[in-house]
Amino acid sequence: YGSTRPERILAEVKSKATRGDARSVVDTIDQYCRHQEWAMNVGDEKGTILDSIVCEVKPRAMLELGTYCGYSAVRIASLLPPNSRLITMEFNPVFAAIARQVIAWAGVEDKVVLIEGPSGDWIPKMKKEFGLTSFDLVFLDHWKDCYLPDTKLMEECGLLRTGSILVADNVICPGAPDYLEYVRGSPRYESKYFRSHLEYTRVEDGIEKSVFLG
Ligand SMILES: O=C(NC/C=C/[C@H]1O[C@@H](n2cnc3cncnc32)[C@H](O)[C@@H]1O)c1cc([N+](=O)[O-])cc(O)c1O
Ligand SMILES: [Mg+2]
Repeated sequence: YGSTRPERILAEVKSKATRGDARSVVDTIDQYCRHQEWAMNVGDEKGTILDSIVCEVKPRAMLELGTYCGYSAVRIASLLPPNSRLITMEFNPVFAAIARQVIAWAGVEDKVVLIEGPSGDWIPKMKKEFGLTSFDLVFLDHWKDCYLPDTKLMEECGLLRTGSILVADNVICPGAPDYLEYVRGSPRYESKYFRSHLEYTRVEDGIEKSVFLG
């Protein structure tokens, strides 16, 4: 029977990455996806941009939309200060099951809460369910046509405060044109584009960092 790509990525992590070492999990996935089989992880090049923003913001409460195999959840969690928490949402149960194992192998499970379900359903429940006031940092990396509706939903649900930062992957490739137009055109955001490349390729892509001004 054929395994899925996420299953092959997990197998690679279990056979090559050092248990409890988040960096080695990140590097193992990057090596595999660069040389064996492409996968839609934010990757090493854009990952460095994401790292610098996480280190700058030092978020106490961070949200990720679109866990996939858990690559960016591990990457982010390895940089979080003590008693900070990454909540990551994934609605595909197969991907969520793989991501849980990747996160556990990396030894960051105490910093990551993986919610299995659609962001549209869960965003309105976040405050109550997690006793949250707002997110300091949000990483958008799920379906590109969900970036804008979910951003508006987070605004409506009061999950963004003055200074909250949105970081969006793939604003060029595959692209999120309606989201880009919104954050760049709205007086409620200060937006900045970090030019890079689509993971593991020479294709142009980039990350958009947008500060919510309230
Ligand atoms: O399509 C891309 N990403 C979509 C990512 C989707 C992931 O987020 C989950 N999801 C979706 N809506 C959700 C709502 N709620 C929860 N999980 C959700 C999906 O189950 C999947 O695990 C992509 C594509 C390329 N590419 O080159 O083609 C490159 C990239 O870096 C990408 O991120
Ligand atoms: Mg992406």
